[in-house]
Amino acid sequence: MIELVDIAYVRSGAADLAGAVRFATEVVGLEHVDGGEPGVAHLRADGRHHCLAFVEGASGVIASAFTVADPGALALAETELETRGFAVRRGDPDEARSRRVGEFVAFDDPFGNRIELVVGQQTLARPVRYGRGAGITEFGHLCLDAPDVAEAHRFWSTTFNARASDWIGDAACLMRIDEVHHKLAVFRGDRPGLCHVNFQVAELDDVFRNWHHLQEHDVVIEMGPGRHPQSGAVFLYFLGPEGLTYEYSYGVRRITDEAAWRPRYFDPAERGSIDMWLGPTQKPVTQPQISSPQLVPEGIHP
Ligand SMILES: CC(C)c1ccc(C(=O)O)c(O)c1O
Ligand SMILES: [Fe+2]
Repeated sequence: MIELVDIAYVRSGAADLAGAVRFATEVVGLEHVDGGEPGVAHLRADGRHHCLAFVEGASGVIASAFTVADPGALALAETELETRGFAVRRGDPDEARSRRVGEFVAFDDPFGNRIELVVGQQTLARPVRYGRGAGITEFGHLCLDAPDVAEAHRFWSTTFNARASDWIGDAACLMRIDEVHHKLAVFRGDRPGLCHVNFQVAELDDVFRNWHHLQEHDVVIEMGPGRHPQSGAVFLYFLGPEGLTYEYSYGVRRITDEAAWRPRYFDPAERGSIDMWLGPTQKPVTQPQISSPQLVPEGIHP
C-alpha cells in the first residue's frame, strides 16, 4: 500500500492565463508567485510553493498531485503501481522544476484522472502575500469526478492509505489521509475531471465576507453559504475562469480518534444531506480532465 502524506497541488490548463491569475489573486485571494517561467503561473495559499499552477493552453485539469514521504517511497510507489497494472511515467527534470518538486511520477487512476505523486515539494519560508484578505489559511482538499464512487473508494483505499470518513450515498465519498476529515473527495460524474479545489479560511466571518466580495464581482455562486453535515464546515462554492470551481470552507472536522471513527452514510435524496441549512444544492461544475492517453511529457501530445 502506498502512503499519501498530503495533497500537493493541482495543475490546470488555462486558455486565458492572465485572466485565470487575475481571478485567483484578486477574487480568490491567492498569491501569484512569480517564477519567471513563461506560460506557467504558480498560486500559493500556504507554506507550499504553490498549490495551483496554471499552464497556458487548453482549459482542463492536467493533474492532481499528492506527496509521498521520500524518494524511496516514491520508487516503491512506482513499482507498486506497475505491479497493479498501471502505466507510470517518471517526470523529467524540467517538468519537476516547473512543479517545484524533487521528483515525481504520473499515472491515470482507473477512471482517467491524471494523478502525480511527488517528493520534495518546495516550501517557501516567507509569509504568504495574499492577493486580498480572504482569510485563506491553507489548501484544504481536492475533489475528483468518477462514474462509480464506490469503485473509486476501493481504488484509493486499497492502493493508497485513504480512508472513507463519510459517504453521501453513491454520490460522493469523502476520504482522509491524516486527521483532517477529508483531503480527497470523489463526486459521481460521467467523465474524469476536477470537481473543485478547496481553501480553508480562518473565520466564519471570512466565508460571509467572501460571499459579498464574490457577489460584488459578479462571480457565479454555485452553492452556499451552507454547512456540510459531513465535515461540519461552512462552505461556499463558486465558479472561476477555465471552468474551475473553488470552495472556501471554515471549520472542517478533525478525526483525532482514528480507531473510534465510523464512516456515516448520508442519503443524497434527503434535503439537508449536503447543506444542513437547506439551501439550494447542485453539483459543482467540473473542470474536465485533459486527455493525455499516452502518459507522454506535456507539450508533445500527438
Ligand atoms: C459536495 C461535496 C462532495 C462535498 C460534501 C461535503 C464536504 C464537507 O463535508 O466538507 C465537502 O467539502 C464537499 O466538497
Ligand atoms: Fe469540498
